[in-house]
Amino acid sequence: SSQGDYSLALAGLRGCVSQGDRCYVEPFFKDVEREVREEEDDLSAADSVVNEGIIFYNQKIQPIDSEYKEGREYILSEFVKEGSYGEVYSAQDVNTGFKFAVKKVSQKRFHSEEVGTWSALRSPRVVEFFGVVREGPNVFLLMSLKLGSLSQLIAERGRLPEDLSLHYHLQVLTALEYLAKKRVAHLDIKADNVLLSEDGRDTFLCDFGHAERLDNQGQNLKGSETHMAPEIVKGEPRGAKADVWSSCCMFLHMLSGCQPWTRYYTCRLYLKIANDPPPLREIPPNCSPLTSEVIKLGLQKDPAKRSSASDLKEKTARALKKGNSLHRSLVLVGTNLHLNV
Ligand SMILES: Oc1ccc(F)cc1Nc1nc(-c2ccncc2)cs1
Repeated sequence: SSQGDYSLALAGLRGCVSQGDRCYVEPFFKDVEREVREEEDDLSAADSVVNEGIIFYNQKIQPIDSEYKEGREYILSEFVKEGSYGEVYSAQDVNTGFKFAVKKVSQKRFHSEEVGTWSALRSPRVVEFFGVVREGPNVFLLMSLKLGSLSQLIAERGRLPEDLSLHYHLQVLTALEYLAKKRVAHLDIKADNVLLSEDGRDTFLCDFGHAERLDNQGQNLKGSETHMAPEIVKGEPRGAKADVWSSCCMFLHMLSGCQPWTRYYTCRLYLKIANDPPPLREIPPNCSPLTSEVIKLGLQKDPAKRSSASDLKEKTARALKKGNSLHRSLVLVGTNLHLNV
């Protein structure tokens, strides 16, 4: 393929990949999902291990003779963290030395939605998806490696300054605005899935393991309990507004250092989230009125009354501007952002 478009870099590819705007590669991954399940019974196939996939980023990630095998073309190194449905490692391409992140998903838990939704997204606020390779009973998802996550920063700092929290919340709302335009719901917005740039100024949404396309109103429960929106726990149709609720739960997590509900309840939270008023009592008292207003609008229990990502983004930007002390916090986070990955 010519320079700049996404070439089908591995043998046996059936995905549709187009230049420019990324099409969904759903058809290919639905097959993989089915085939992997079929292969599950016949493990004798394991010795002639199937190796196929789609690599979007083949300047730095280079299959050799149309194969890209773990332990041969690329090496997994230290374990980074538990992602949704699989472990995340840092990895290096043997040929080019390029470092990236890999999530290894077992055959039982591969969700083609993670690739089908993510491969169609391209935004500075969404971590770049490099490709996916199936190797026998496992599927490996490749993405750009980031130093650390927002959850690590909150754990290290206890809580974040209000203006830095507003800055990160604004960036996540920008990502959600883009996802809503692409008709994708992430459904697991939380600090674990928001990665940071080296200087701590930029955030990147990752882990689309729970993501869904918005045109099909899936009913199965997804995402992390503390950040689940009322319509999700009640199994009602949900859309982009569920991500807005979760982003405000994450905003509370940044401001107070604790995930919402966890200081008041140790039991399963589904019923509390469905029946209790929104956790507005967890807004720190020293927050500015504009910041409190953003959280109140994002934690409306009725999704129809809840602000959209776009509306909430405008209000968040105003709250940030009014505070006008962001530069100090960014210098602070930049200098001592020594997250251990
Ligand atoms: O869904 C995925 C598909 C492919 C990946 F390589 C990773 C993930 N999921 C996550 N990755 C991280 C992470 C990555 C890199 N550095 C710190 C954290 C946190 S959740």
